Amino acid sequence: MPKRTTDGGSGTPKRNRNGTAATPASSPGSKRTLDFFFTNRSLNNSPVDRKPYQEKAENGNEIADEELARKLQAQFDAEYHELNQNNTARQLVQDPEHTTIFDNTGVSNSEADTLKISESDISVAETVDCGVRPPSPSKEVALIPTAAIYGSIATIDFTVSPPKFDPIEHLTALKRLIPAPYLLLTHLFTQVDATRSRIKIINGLTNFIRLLMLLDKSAITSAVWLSTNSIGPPYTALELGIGGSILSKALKTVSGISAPALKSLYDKYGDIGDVAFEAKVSVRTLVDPPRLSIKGVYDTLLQIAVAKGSKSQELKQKLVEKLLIRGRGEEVRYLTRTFVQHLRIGAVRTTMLTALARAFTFTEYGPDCAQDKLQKAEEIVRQCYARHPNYNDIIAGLLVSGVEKLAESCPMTLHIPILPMLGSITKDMSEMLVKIGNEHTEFACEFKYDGQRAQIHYDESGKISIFSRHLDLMTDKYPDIVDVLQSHRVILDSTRSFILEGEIVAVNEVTGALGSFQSLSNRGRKDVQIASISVTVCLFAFDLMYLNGESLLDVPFRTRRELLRSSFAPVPHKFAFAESIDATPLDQDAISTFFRSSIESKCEGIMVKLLDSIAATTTASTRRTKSLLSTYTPDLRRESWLKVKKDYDSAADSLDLVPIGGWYGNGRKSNFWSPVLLAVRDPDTGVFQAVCKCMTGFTDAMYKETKAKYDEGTINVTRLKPADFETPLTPEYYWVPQEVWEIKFADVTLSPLYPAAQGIISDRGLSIRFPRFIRKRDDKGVDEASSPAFLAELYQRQQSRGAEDQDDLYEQFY
Ligand SMILES: Nc1ncnc2c1ncn2[C@@H]1O[C@H](COP(=O)(O)OP(=O)(O)OP(=O)(O)O)[C@@H](O)[C@H]1O
Repeated sequence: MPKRTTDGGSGTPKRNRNGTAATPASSPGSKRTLDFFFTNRSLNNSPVDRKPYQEKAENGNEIADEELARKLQAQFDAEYHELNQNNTARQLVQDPEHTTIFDNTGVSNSEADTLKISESDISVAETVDCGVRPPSPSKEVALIPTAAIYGSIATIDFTVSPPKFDPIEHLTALKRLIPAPYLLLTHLFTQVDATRSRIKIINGLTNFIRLLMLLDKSAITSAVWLSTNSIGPPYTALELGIGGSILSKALKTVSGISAPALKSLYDKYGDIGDVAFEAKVSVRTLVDPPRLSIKGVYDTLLQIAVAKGSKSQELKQKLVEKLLIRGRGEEVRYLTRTFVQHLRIGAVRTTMLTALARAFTFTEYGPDCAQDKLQKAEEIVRQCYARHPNYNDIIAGLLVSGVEKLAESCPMTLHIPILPMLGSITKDMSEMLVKIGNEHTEFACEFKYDGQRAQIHYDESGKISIFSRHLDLMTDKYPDIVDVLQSHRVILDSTRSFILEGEIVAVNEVTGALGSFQSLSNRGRKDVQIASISVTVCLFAFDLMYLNGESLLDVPFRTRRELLRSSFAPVPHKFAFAESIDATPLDQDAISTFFRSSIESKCEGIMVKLLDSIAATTTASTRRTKSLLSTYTPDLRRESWLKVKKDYDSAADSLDLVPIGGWYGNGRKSNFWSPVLLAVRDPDTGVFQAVCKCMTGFTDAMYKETKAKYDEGTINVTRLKPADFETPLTPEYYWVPQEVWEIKFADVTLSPLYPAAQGIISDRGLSIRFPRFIRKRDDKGVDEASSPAFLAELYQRQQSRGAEDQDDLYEQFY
């Protein structure tokens, strides 16, 4: 690659009359480069002692400059490399975005000397192919990443098994690339994108993190957020808010493409990332813009997310343009998919947590470490996430203490929601009695309220945070709950801090009669003012996970409930403990009566909760031996929490499905989407598997809302099937997955057509008959949609119910 020089500020290559790069008669360049090298801010905190090098440099004369520079640099590099292998040095090498060091053979470059290099300077500098060592007789002593170093990224195979991946070897090739370049991450994305193998995806992420741990630890968190298609934990409510209009304007500006050409590219490719790639690929710039770094991209996304106010749309567009201008090739594709939050590279939460656990374990114990060590590490990291779902803190904890002490370095923390414990379904009362243990097992039956689950945090300063089941912060939605808690009528004096869980339910303020879920959903969502509240609510507390500085997660439910009852005082129609009775399987009459009273009170049924852990018990009917824990297990669906719903005796449970496509309706519905293609989501791969078409249960308002959201020409729809969709049917448009719908149905059937849960029950997939839309599940994200395994479980449960029940079912529906 030809060398280019710059005049130090303008970015214009300086050339002599022959058109070749100018070389000055004298050679102060190397000397200045050395001075610069040794006064570089990024070296100030270096663990490598610069003094000996500096002294030698100062003793050098003009003539020996170049050789001296080379020698010193080589020594310095060797020392740096050794340190880097020990994970200690990471700021020594120049940052191509801020502190690129280059010298232009004596051309005045005062900006460079003060480290304030303009973007245009860097652009030119980065295209200088001066290599790690400058070729003689040039005076350039450049510490610039070369094209060759960037080129070496393409040779890395991240998806090989960890013992076959040597991060040191790659580090050697990449040593000048700090901060870690975005190209490295997009190279990983292309590799994991190209496979459906979960093992390869995990290997890819694991090896990538291993490499970053040596190359640039500060980029790990950014890389993890970018890979998981998010920019922060759900409770921070950080959203990019890059709509179709911002994106298409930015693409037009950056690529010069016309609106019709953009549309025809979209029609051709169907994926906005592919469109952007194609639009940008032919763009040639006189001067290559500076390369993107992983952290730089993430930080810019944060700026986009926090942009507020009247000018925010313009600012967002500018920032999007900035990234797109600097992106090259595959970077543009993945940047754009990131803008629309549809990266779909299979780096789902469980995969990412596994990769983090493995990367840190391999780095500590070597890539051949024992399998049980890995499994234990995975368990620790998963548990940590369930108690503290924030990658920033988890990665900081891992870096500080390693995996084994992660629970201490990243503990459960007030005002950071824990993932909710989940209940297992039962088909009816008798199945519940079998599942819960033997005839002596004591359990609590509680009303299963039909409202919104809430996790409430309270600290010693009196601060209150209320989180939804989906971990969204919704304190603003319930100022009346905050008010009743802060009035000190509910929280007893001895209660200084807590995390409690309960269901917020609409109630009649005067009688206390429970209202429906529908009436609760009529409340405002944000910044609700107490004076304007028309739907009054009561909080029915049912669990306590933290009290006065102590976690209660490992405490049995009986004790947690005692502590709950002794730490708070009920206030009529505002704060109550969940209605409950204690029972054993011998109290069937009492349980049935309680169940009926729950239905009469407009509840969905009952929750049955084990009071004390059972070491190992043999259930009477199945003769199965099992142990059951009555501790609070975040994010786990355990049989110590059982749901018995009123519908179970008559019809199947509902599914939480993701709408992934739509066809144009007929007649009255011709302007709307009907039917809609629905899918379950595989939590291990992030793939959406089609399960049925649904055209029943929608209100006119819902038709309108759906049409507006998934309108043609928006980035929410695409003609081409996204890679993470499995569907044999081709809807008019595929929809970008972004919401969850609760769907009722008559029964689950084996399907020769649909791929959902294929391979779990048989080599055929499963579908549902007579699907009916019930409601949108705003409290669930797509990653909490029903899984293929859950669908298969429903099928099996239904099979065991017997054929005669099926006839009843159809009658109920028709
Ligand atoms: N007493 C109670 N104990 C626990 N949960 C309760 C109680 N009363 C109401 N609930 C609600 O019941 C929900 C669990 O049942 P359900 O299957 O209806 O909800 P889901 O959100 O679809 O399922 P899941 O939460 O299990 O994924 C809880 O998330 C909670 O909101």
